[in-house]
Amino acid sequence: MIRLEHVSKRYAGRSAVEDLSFEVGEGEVVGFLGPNGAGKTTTMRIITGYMPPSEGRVELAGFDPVENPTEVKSRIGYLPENPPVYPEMTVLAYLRFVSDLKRIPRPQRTRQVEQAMERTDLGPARGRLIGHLSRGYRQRVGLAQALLGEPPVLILDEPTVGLDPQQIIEIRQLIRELSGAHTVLLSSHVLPEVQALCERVIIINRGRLVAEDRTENLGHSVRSGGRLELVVRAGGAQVVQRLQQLPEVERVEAVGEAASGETRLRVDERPGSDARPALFFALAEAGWPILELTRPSLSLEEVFVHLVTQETTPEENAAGQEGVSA
Ligand SMILES: Nc1ncnc2c1ncn2[C@@H]1O[C@H](COP(=O)(O)OP(=O)(O)OP(=O)(O)O)[C@@H](O)[C@H]1O
Repeated sequence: MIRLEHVSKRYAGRSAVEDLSFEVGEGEVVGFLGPNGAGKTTTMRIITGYMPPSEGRVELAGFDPVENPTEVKSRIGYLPENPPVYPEMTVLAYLRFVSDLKRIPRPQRTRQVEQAMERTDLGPARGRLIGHLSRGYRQRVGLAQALLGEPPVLILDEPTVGLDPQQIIEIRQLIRELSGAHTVLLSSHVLPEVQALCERVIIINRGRLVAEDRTENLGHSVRSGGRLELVVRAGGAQVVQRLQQLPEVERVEAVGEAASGETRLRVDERPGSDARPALFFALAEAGWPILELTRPSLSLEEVFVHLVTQETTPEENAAGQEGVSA
């Protein structure tokens, strides 16, 4: 549904997006993640046809936003980071105004405006001035205008930024409800939001793609040497000493007592090796049964920090991390 091929964007010679390629399939809900200034808004503006790329090609439902802006705009509902507000307009007047801009035929206009208000729970606020609405309600208005024209694709730029916790829950619920019928690309630097809403995640940093995977797989894919957690029926000191001698093992740490006489261990493997067979044989030989053996995956937040810190200098990194919220 959305395809980017080697897209780059430069502002006055400075690169904001660099050789970015990815695809979003029909019906997918994809999180677009990156620290502040990574290039998320720029990429979304290029996809929606609000600005052309400096290089590369975008396709949306088979149309190029530069060559066929009208075809593309009619298929996209865009919630910009700062939706334009018309404080002096009522909700209803504003949505009618947007329907005109989107050239929705008159006979469908009333139905579509009513439906957009219903889906975003704006009915009771229809006659209120936008300037008098809370930020959460204004965000609903932004979503409602994105839904007008019944576009198959929704591009949502930081949809919950600046909202209070209750409003965040409501907007997320709304996005969840909308996601069934739409292809959604949602940018965020709020990791739990992406985890809660998106089946796949694309992570960019400094305008470049740094990771792309199903949300639940990202934790497995980034660690070079793996980590294992074990519970062994043995005393901590002896077992640590024995396992530390294995060539596949980089580091062993006793992290607690699971029960009396049982030790919980964290084992870091040497990069590129799988220490599980060696652990099994060494512990069996010593007569220490393994009661549990797991390979915990990293949280999305750990993955994000790992990827972003790998790519940036310490000073840039300190600045970039301000954008990460748990
Ligand atoms: N109109 C512009 N003119 C010049 N530079 C710009 C312009 N818009 C964005 N940039 C720069 O391009 C880079 C990417 O910005 P962009 O807004 O796309 O990032 P972002 O990931 O959306 O960040 P944020 O989460 O802070 O919105 C940044 O370095 C930014 O300063």
